[in-house]
Amino acid sequence: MKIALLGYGRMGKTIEKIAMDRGHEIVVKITGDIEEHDLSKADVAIDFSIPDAAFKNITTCFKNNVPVVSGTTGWLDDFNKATDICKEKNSAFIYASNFSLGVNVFFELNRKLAGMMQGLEDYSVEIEEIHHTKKLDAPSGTAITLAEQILEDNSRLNSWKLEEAGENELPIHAKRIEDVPGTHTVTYDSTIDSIEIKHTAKSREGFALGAVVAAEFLNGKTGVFTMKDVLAQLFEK
Ligand SMILES: NC(=O)C1=CN([C@@H]2O[C@H](COP(=O)(O)OP(=O)(O)OC[C@H]3O[C@@H](n4cnc5c(N)ncnc54)[C@H](O)[C@@H]3O)[C@@H](O)[C@H]2O)C=CC1
Ligand SMILES: O=C(O)C1=N[C@H](C(=O)O)C[C@H](O)C1
Repeated sequence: MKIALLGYGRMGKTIEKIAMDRGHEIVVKITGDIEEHDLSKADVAIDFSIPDAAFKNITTCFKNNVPVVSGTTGWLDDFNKATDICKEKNSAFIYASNFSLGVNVFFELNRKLAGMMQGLEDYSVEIEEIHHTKKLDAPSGTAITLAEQILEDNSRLNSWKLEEAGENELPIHAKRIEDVPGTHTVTYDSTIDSIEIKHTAKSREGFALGAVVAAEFLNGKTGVFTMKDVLAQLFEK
């Protein structure tokens, strides 16, 4: 496939390497205004840019008939507007707060655990995320997804509000340490014991591989998809 990279920083460069290893070609690299670039040669765009640019980057691609894989975090207030434009233009889109296949297994574990903890009133739950000091957004997109899953699946917590102080909060602790690629921990704690699930990324390669696999999945499709759709197709094989 011919790929446009929207953002050519830590992730863009890692994606370039993995995409080329899998036989793809990078035809455009964008680090500024997307309107100054010719997207006509691209079969798909992979967006790992910055929160302020993501919506314009993604929707410009849809308007140019280029499907988009987006991993940029911190822009989701405009997510529904983006999916509306995708549908209107008959294009294809997949967004994930985390493209790592391991994290997507971790998401399933988190859902399952949240369901099992339902009704166990003695436990409080909290999330910790640790990332490198260059990260622009906090809490991480992955931590927000984990919290949303817990709130969705656990009626005891349904009245709890994300990031809101008070007795019923679901705290997300965001830590920034040197070069950490991304570590997420969900902890349920009581006076008797604690239960913890944790995912530790050892590099950015897992995120990049998942994004390239998602781009391969989008080829020839129209519609709005998630990593669940990608994994379902992978496991079918
Ligand atoms: N969903 C996932 O699996 C993952 C998501 N991320 C997210 O990806 C994003 C990028 O992360 P990094 O590569 O670490 O950041 P980075 O800061 O290394 O790279 C961002 C790039 O965007 C470029 N940029 C600035 N303005 C732009 C514009 N208007 N259009 C296109 N590009 C522009 C910058 O020049 C830079 O090359 C962040 O939002 C991060 O949270 C990061 C890792 C995994
Ligand atoms: O900015 C990063 O680096 C990462 N961002 C994503 C997030 O916000 O969850 C995913 C990953 O943890 C790395």
